[in-house]
Amino acid sequence: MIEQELQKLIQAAIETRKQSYSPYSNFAVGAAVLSNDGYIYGGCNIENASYGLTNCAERTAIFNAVSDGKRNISAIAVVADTDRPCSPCGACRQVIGEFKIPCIIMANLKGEYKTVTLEELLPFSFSNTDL
Ligand SMILES: O=c1ccn([C@H]2C[C@H](O)[C@@H](CO)O2)c(=O)[nH]1
Ligand SMILES: [Zn+2]
Repeated sequence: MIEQELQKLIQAAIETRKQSYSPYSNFAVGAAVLSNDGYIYGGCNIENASYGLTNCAERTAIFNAVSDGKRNISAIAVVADTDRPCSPCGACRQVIGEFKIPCIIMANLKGEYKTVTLEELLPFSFSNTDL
């Protein structure tokens, strides 16, 4: 992925982070996915008084893309105000795996980022090919 494209995706995640609904944790997260035909879909974390119903930013972004008919996703970026680049939780990793998103960009507001492959993010994954 070229640097310019990667920075654009991180910027989209930073923008969508502003929509975060996180009154319980006060931890705002933004994500953005790039579809193979060049569209960007954002997502933020959306919390609930029943804490377990919270939807992470990564899953919101992926579900936004899939709801618009875009299942073929080339990359996902996730951003939070963290010391090290923000890393997707286990539930989100499984959803990232479902759609075989090959490139995962973890970033923070300091401008630091780290890119990993799906294989690095979710080794020994449970896959629908095992069903
Ligand atoms: O990668 C992450 C990690 C956490 N969260 C959300 C879930 C919850 O709303 C808050 C604190 O865990 O951050 C995300 O959206 N993505
Ligand atoms: Zn998550």
